[in-house]
Amino acid sequence: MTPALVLSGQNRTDRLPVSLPMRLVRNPLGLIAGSYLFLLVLVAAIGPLLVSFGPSQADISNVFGPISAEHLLGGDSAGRDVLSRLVYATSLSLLGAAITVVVAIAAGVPAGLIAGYRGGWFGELSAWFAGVMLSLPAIVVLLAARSVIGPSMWLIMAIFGVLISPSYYRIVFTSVRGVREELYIDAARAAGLSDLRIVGRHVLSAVRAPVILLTSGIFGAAIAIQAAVDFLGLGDPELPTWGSMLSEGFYNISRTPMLLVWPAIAIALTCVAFTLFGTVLRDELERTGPVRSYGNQGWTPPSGETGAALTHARTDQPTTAPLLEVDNLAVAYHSDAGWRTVVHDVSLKVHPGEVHALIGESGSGKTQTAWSILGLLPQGGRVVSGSIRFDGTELADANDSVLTGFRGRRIGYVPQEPLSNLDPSYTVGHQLLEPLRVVQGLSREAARSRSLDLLSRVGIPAPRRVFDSYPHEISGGMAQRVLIAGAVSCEPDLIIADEPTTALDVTVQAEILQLLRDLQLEFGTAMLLVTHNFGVVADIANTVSVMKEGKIVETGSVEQVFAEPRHPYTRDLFGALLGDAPSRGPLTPIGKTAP
Ligand SMILES: Nc1ncnc2c1ncn2[C@@H]1O[C@H](COP(=O)(O)OP(=O)(O)OP(=O)(O)O)[C@@H](O)[C@H]1O
Repeated sequence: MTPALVLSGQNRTDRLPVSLPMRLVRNPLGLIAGSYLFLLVLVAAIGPLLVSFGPSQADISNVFGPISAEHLLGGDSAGRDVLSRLVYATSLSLLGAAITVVVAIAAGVPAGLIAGYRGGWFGELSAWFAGVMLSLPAIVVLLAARSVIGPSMWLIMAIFGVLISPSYYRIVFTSVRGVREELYIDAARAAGLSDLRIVGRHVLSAVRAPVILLTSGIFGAAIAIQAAVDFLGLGDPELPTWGSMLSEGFYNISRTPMLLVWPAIAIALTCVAFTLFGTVLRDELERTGPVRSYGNQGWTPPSGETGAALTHARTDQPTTAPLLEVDNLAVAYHSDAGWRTVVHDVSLKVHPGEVHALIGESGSGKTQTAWSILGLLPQGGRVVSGSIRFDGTELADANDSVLTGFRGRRIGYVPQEPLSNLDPSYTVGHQLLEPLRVVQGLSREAARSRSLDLLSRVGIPAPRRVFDSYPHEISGGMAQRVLIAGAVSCEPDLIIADEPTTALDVTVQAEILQLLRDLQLEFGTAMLLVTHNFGVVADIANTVSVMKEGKIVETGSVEQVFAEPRHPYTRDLFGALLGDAPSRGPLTPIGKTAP
């Protein structure tokens, strides 16, 4: 069988992840906006050294002077060179906007981090303060400040920074709140990392993107506010800024309209460039890359154990065509250190109505195999070789819209961690309704009644109460039943269940297995079941494939593999199960004698 991807992958234009500056340059908007801003900063930095006239150097013969070789943009009402003033104004306007941004970040970001991470009295006080600040009309406060402190552009811009800092506070607060409850933050705490380190390492990355986007908008807003203050004649008359040039142009619009055009173009282009660049930068920083990319440049099959899996000759071979057929699948992750292959040479078939179990120790590649079929490999993961055919359609090199046509429609998924797979912000009912309405196009009422039926079908005793509950109000076993209800809601042909009972206690495990078995029989659904538990395999599966270090080493019917395990690794796995040794008896309570 030709591995579809090895052939098609060579012709793909997908590239490996490249550095951030390169990604920005490759993005046309990033390139245009970035080049403009680079030029602007260059003009601001070295422009004043290059122009021939000072910003206030008046020449009576150049009053409203025309464009000439000496004065490339002509002269203004006082005979000053417009180009020179524009260049000096670029430095001052950018510096003024930078002051606003620095002050706003310095005040808003740390406050948002502390309030979001720690909460407590600081959180309440700062939230109140931010609310008050946001309710103040910035321009009115600036005008009042101007009358008290005088025409200092720097102070006005710093005050504007303070006024706008609650925007940073709010956005950082919300982002930090979002990650604060994540398990990896708890794990970092449990590992003894200091709060400062956790914030620096884990939390800052979550606030990076919104802060960048906001900064680009605030830079533009600061330039506009500064221009407005100067335009109203309230700025420092000594300093040439785009706003003061705009004001002068406006007063002389009938005489020399171009005096208005130059600063207006500079302000407009700069605001647009900052916003565009911020958006592109945010997108590139957050870009997870195509979830599923087919590029395999530089990947080579791993050396080491090769050869086909030990396959038991089946006497009960299904006669129907396989629903799912995976051939020579290889999955690898790319990082700066190169490729790391986590699944290789995996071939398996799942027939309609069959339960095929993938078993192996932790890290053997079971989940990666399952996620490849769903097209849900995490960032950096790629199907680098092989083919995945579902009911005749090749999924290995399918684009996301093809995969979306199968996921949640013909292929259901039951994940490992039930509670982490339900969105805490929505009720269980909402999360069940949404796919039924969007995927199956049911009306709200029909979807509601079907959801309640499903909840009852998966053994939830009070479906209405669970329907209206939030995930934190239900137990893990209940949440797993909800997810199973969601997976079967579209009556899929195949369910991929990734260790569906691992996170549950033993009694609930048995109930969930029974439920899966019943549903599988009722709907005739095929199932690819990922597990590391032979008890689960014996309980529910028809076929089992044993995985070791990313490869299937043995495959056959459950009866065959249990009766006659051939691969030493399979025998080791069986050997690791509890044997027939007598039980140790009850534990002795501390300080008491065992009965
Ligand atoms: N995002 C990732 N980046 C790099 N390597 C990864 C990533 N996710 C998983 N791996 C690697 O892929 C290998 C297979 O992982 P996989 O999750 O498939 O194991 P598993 O057999 O399902 O184990 P478990 O039972 O613990 O879930 C592991 O060695 C793991 O380190």
